[in-house]
Amino acid sequence: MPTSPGTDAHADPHVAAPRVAAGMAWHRAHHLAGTLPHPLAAERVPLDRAHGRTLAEPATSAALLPGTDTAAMDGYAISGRAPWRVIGRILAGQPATVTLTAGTAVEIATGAPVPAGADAVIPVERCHVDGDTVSPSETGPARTHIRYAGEDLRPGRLLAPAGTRVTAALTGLAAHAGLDELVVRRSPRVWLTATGDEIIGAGVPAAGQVRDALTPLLTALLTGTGATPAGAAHVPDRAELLAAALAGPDWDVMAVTGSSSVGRADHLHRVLTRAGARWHVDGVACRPGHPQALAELPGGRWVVGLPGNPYAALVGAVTLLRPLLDAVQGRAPREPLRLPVTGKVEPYDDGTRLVPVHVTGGRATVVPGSRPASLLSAATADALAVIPSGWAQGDAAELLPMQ
Ligand SMILES: Nc1nc2c(c(=O)[nH]1)N[C@H]1C(S)=C(S)[C@@H](COP(=O)(O)OP(=O)(O)OC[C@H]3O[C@@H](n4cnc5c(N)ncnc54)[C@H](O)[C@@H]3O)O[C@H]1N2
Ligand code: MOO
Repeated sequence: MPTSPGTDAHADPHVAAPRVAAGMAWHRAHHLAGTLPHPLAAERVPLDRAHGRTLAEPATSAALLPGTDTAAMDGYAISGRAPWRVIGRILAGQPATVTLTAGTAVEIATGAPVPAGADAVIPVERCHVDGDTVSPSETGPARTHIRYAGEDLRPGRLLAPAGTRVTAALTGLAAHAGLDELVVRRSPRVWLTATGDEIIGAGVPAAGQVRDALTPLLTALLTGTGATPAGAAHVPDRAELLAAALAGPDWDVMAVTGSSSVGRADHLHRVLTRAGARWHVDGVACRPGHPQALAELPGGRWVVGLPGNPYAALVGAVTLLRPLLDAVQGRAPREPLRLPVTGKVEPYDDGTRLVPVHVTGGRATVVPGSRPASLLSAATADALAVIPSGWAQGDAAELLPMQ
């Protein structure tokens, strides 16, 4: 539950310390972000724009597949007992105009329609051909090598249920099944606001400057969920500038970095509270990434507050932002992978620690040296392991994949 919803606790940031000391249990915060938001509206899009989006309605086949009995091998469609007299040839795309009677065959290509009267297709490498007569050169398994009409799909057959992310394979299947469009959730437009007087957007920072690591990190992470970057801004540490950014149009979700703690320059809480935000998460009992927040503005827009320390921000992004973006796209929370974890970890007695891990051979190994302000260890990690307070060496832990 919110710990500081619109109270005076944020009037002076330096009296807000209790919020920082406690914090919601990591699993609860993660669960809320993935289940509270309503999905965005549905829209019908052409197949070439559907990849990565999420089905708002079940996708069902429009086609019978195959549309007719079809040869599964290059060879001869035969009728009755051998030998067979070859009376024609059918290639893919041509109609099967002949009817086979016992003792006859047609040369046939994979994908061509099998003529009426055919019992089987014999692969060419199992045939002996002598002039216009064909006979089996060897006995193979008793298979007809015919794909029967409708054996793959029939009109109305479910291809994938609502809530499915459209993969490359589903895009291909939808096309194969005769669909030109899919009904998907609108892609959330995500605005990124990086706060901090010290932040610069390009080049090598001078003394006192810090290169913005988080706008590129979050852009990559959000596009990976199917969300759309709506824009990004560097906002100096002034409450009115942050308020103006929040008032901007054309976004569904905003991630604000570097304004989440209790310093004099950390304005996010006061600005959001003044804007009438409802706090769902306000501090999470995890290390790093404790000062993260999830708030809902009137009208249903969502704001995720992330710490400025880059690894802590990554932790917050996979804890709150990624599940939120899944949820607004109508996807159920991801099923966590659990694997045994080994390596140097100092469990956090009062909550959860998140550590970068490499995953190989069914085990996760801690990437050493992770620190809240550095992405160096996380950069090559496959996942973040969610380490509970009572964790012991080799215990299984949930893994949050980096992809
Ligand atoms: N008195 C307390 N101070 C702090 C606490 C606390 O509980 N009590 N928590 C600490 C923790 S934990 C974190 S994390 C940080 C979070 O602070 P903010 O989210 O307000 O972020 P800043 O103070 O602005 O910046 C922290 C750090 O990160 C650098 N930064 C900021 N933005 C970026 C960016 N886009 N790319 C790269 N680096 C960035 C910034 O320069 C600072 O070095 O608060 C602690 N303090
Ligand atoms: O979120 Mo902070 O130190 O835990 O980086």
